[in-house]
Amino acid sequence: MTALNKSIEPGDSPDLTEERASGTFDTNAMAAVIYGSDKFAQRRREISEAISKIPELADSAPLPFLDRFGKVTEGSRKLSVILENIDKLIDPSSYEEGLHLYTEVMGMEGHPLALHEVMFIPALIAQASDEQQVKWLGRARRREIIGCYAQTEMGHGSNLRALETTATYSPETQEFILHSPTITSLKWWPGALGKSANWAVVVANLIIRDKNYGPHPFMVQLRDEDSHEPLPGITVGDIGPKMAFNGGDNGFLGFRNYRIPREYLLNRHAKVEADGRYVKPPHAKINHSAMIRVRSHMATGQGALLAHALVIAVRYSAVRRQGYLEDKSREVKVLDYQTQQHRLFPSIARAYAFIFCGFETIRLYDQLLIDVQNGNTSGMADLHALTSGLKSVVTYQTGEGIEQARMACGGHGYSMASYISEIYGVAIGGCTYEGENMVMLLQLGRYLVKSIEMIQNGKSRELGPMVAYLAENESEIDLNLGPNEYLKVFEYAARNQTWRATEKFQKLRNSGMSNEKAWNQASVELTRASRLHTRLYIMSTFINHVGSIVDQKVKGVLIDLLNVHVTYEVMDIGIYVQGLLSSNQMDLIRNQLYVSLETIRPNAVSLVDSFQISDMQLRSVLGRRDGNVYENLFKWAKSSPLNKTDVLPSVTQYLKPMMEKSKL
Ligand SMILES: CCCCCCCCCCCCCCCCCCC/C=C/C(=O)SCCNC(=O)CCNC(=O)[C@H](O)C(C)(C)COP(=O)(O)OP(=O)(O)OC[C@H]1O[C@@H](n2cnc3c(N)ncnc32)[C@H](O)[C@@H]1OP(=O)(O)O
Ligand SMILES: Cc1cc2nc3c(=O)[nH]c(=O)nc-3n(C[C@H](O)[C@H](O)[C@H](O)COP(=O)(O)OP(=O)(O)OC[C@H]3O[C@@H](n4cnc5c(N)ncnc54)[C@H](O)[C@@H]3O)c2cc1C
Repeated sequence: MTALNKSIEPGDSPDLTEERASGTFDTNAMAAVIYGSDKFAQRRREISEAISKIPELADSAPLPFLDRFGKVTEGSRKLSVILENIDKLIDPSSYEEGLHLYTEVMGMEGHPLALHEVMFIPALIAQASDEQQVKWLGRARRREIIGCYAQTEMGHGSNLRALETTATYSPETQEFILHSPTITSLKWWPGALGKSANWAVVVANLIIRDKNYGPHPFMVQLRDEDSHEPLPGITVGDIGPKMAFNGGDNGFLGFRNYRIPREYLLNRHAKVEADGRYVKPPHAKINHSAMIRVRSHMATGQGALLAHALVIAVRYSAVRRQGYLEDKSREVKVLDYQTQQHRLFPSIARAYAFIFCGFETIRLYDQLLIDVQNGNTSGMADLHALTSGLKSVVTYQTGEGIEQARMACGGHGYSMASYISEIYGVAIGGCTYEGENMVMLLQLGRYLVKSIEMIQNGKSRELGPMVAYLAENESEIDLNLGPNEYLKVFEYAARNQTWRATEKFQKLRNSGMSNEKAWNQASVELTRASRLHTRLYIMSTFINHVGSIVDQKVKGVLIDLLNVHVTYEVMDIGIYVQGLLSSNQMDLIRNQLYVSLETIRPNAVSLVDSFQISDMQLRSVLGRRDGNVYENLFKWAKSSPLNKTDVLPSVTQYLKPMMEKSKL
């Protein structure tokens, strides 16, 4: 059995051994559910095992002790070792295996190929014509070139229509002339742009004979492929340190009348003919597809980040002893406190829920990609609305959950030895990238308002399945509550809030206010509706997924976890269900939540073990699989560069003279 299994190994902390012994299910079977199949869960374990046999793949020092330069260099060093050994480690054609390899070895602090894999290649797949794919996709996949996705500008991110970078077509030379007219038009933020990428998918306004056709994607060479020097007409560099992702080189980019051939407009959907005639795409927003793809993957990605923090906090809470319950002869594991359980267990449920929900959105995206390639764009608006809400809710709740996990680790949670602050920094980046959360909630808000307008216009039958509940009416709930009754409570809350917000908007508009002003004045209420609608979707996919599980022991514990989820979520939205549930009913639900926390307690460590995140990947002293926290915390502190000498130069140079002077 591998070190990742539920198995108990000599030298493990007895506290964690006791926890693993109390688990009621096989963590390998649960991992198969989490990772979609037993085969892939097994492959992950094999890949981790193979990685552990190549010492050069290990971090050369704990990452928190490296400065920015050291982190960027370390990322490139490990990448070169990965690529030397790639055939021994993974099936290079498998995206999932690649993702696991990268996550384990490179960590989450960013590296030169992250955006190449996550956005550059997918943008080429979705937006380059067959001919263009022959030219560039193979080169990108073989990593002969490194790419990034350059859309955001210093002055413009959320509002794509205001981008300033232009790509003006010159029929005489059959070229596009890329230009950055102002400081605010500098591309700003793209990952890997600063120092690593030599090519980019650049989003710029297409101008033909003074007419602006809006943002379009262009394939642009930034650096010489031999010298890696920026090409003439290109200004490029790193934007400096960030809250996290400091192993990555997010960059800036400016163009001075930089020419590219006409064939470099990514033209699977929109084209410019030699004489300057514009051929429209089948859907106005088809150029947004790279963003939709990342948003579709964010629920699983964020679920995984939340899982990292919970593995650390739950394992640590099982070895950390502080204070007493009934037995005064030995301090109690902090995991036995109800407050600790209330802080952590609902987040475990959310991590599982996000991962399961993510499976569904990835499936919907993959289907949409096929449909669009076949000329059917009818599903785009639905998926745009769904993923806009989902990325916003999961990133926010993941951030909340990770921060609670940090606090649950007390003082040691604040140390970088826990690694939780790094996970937090990475996760909350997601609240901003791929569309700032409020902006995206309002995108879903538009969709919900339109759905209500359809009901008002007698077109309820035309509503899609995800919004059909808006036309229903629920006024009573049976309090023999099972998950499906909780779903009805959530439907009530989302429906009520969506109607209220829409009616507020309509009332303001009907009072003579402009559409924009009325929208703005209703926008907080609209974002509330979007969140409730999205949380309803997450809950319903969680319930459906658990319903489909075959292994009865695994299913049993997931039903317990689902009970934590539904009771916690309903308590959390209490204010929206006051018209439906009496205070007695709310008390009943609250008590059910406390009971489900106790029910899940014996399985808490096994539930986080099931994520099968290796020690290498976790990079946390507090979250070690063996639970031997204290001796390793001391070792970690001793490895601090500050402890290389007993007397620091800063002491000799400044503090000693100060103390000497004070003695006189
Ligand atoms: C060996 C193998 C190895 C493989 C392994 C690989 C492993 C690699 C591992 C690495 C892991 C590391 C992970 C690192 C992750 C970090 C990634 C971060 C990357 C970040 C990238 C970015 O942030 S890119 C930039 C993103 N920017 C945005 O998101 C901008 C947000 N704004 C918008 O999207 C838009 O402006 C808008 C949606 C807010 C509005 O649209 P628009 O500007 O067009 O406005 P309009 O008013 O004109 O249109 C509104 C109208 O259009 C509808 N609409 C909008 N978008 C869509 C759409 N996509 N589909 C359908 N419809 C759309 C909208 O609803 C409106 O409709 P109405 O009918 O009018 O209501
Ligand atoms: C870690 C990270 C990685 C990134 N990677 C990339 C990348 O690879 N490529 C790339 O192109 N970009 C990238 N970005 C940029 C990112 O996509 C943008 O920062 C993001 O889209 C938000 O845009 P903004 O910065 O302009 O925020 P702003 O729009 O300026 O947001 C500021 C505030 O204004 C509010 N606001 C804005 N518009 C509205 C509105 N219409 N209604 C109500 N409120 C509004 C927002 O809610 C927010 O509170 C990255 C960003 C980060 C943090």
